[in-house]
Amino acid sequence: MRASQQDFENAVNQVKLLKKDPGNQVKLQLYALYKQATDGPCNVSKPGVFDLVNKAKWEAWNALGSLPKETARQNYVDLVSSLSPSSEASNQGKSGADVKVQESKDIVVTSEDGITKIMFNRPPKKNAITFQMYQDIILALKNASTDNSAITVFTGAGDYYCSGNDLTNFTSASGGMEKAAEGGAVLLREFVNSFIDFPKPLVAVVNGPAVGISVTLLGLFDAVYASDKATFHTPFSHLGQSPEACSSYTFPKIMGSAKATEMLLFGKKLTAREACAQGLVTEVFPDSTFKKEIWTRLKAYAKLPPNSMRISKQLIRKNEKEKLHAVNAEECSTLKERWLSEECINAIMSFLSRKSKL
Ligand SMILES: CCCCCC/C=C/C(=O)SCCNC(=O)CCNC(=O)[C@H](O)C(C)(C)COP(=O)(O)OP(=O)(O)OC[C@H]1O[C@@H](n2cnc3c(N)ncnc32)[C@H](O)[C@@H]1OP(=O)(O)O
Repeated sequence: MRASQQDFENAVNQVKLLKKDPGNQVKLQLYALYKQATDGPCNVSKPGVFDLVNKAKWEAWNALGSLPKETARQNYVDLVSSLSPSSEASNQGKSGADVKVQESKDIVVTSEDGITKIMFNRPPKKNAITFQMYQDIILALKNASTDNSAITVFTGAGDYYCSGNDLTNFTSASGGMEKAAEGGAVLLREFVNSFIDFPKPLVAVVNGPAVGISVTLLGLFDAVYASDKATFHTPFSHLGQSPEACSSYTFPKIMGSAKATEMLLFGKKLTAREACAQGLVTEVFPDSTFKKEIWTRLKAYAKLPPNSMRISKQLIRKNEKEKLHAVNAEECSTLKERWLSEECINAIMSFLSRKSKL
């Protein structure tokens, strides 16, 4: 049932009665959802770099993009209800109950046992990523980088991990393909940057098939665990596109250029075991025990000293950062051109008219 205006007003009052400070990230999220629910999308100018508090508030609000007012109202009510004393008590009573910290329409973020979980949650569309979901993930990573969790995990709801970029992103955007390609390239660059710069251990729990950008991003993760039902597919040439998420650099480094070519140019789909043999996947588990085994293991990892893990990650990654940012910038400007090419437009139209599937 959708939250009514009265539910929303009750939630606004409930926030004032909270006994425990929910922390800055949650307060920012509450602010952003409140503004979106009452004023709609952010259209005020961005505060200056030195106005730190207002800049953070503006960024949280702006990250909600065109989220409808009703959805923002619902998310606000849900967030407040997850913070209220009664739900605090019930969460503490139930071992393993996730505490919801951000819920956008198709991305669910929960935090429990030292783990922040970011879940693609659009099973009817195989978790294809919309423009709004890119923005929600940027915000979720920003929040997760400073929350009190030790590690951050991505996974998918339903049978797919993720079917990659939503192929209607460009065709349904208002203002035409050119404007959408321009905006898409800016958004993609910021999205990938938030993975490159993420300071804590980043883990993928790949529960099923992964396609496109959900595969290429894995080169920026610190560990990738897969069910034996997962597959890894990057059909960029079939789509008239080119690689993104720094995979033109990370994949040859991880698996050698010959194997990277098979994936990124020829669109060879790998099984989980093949991806593990190529070094893209850390470990493969039988699907029947996958979830149980992996969450037990991750909960144990999340108890390790968080600062030590962060510092070790920084040592491993810091020499590559500048290079990765440069690769990301180049891939995005190449893709912007590709999206306007006849090859790409034909491939997308062909998928949408049901003439082709991967
Ligand atoms: C800021 C922009 C950044 C862009 C970055 C660049 C990123 C590039 C990529 O990610 S390229 C990869 C793009 N993905 C695809 O090409 C996958 C397309 N989908 C498929 O080929 C198939 O749907 C499938 C193999 C994933 C699953 O097949 P099947 O099991 O037979 O299911 P359906 O095809 O019936 O799918 C169910 C439902 O989901 C819709 N859907 C699936 N994937 C996408 C998608 N990527 N975009 C949009 N919609 C998708 C599909 O249309 C069906 O919808 P319907 O039930 O018909 O309404």
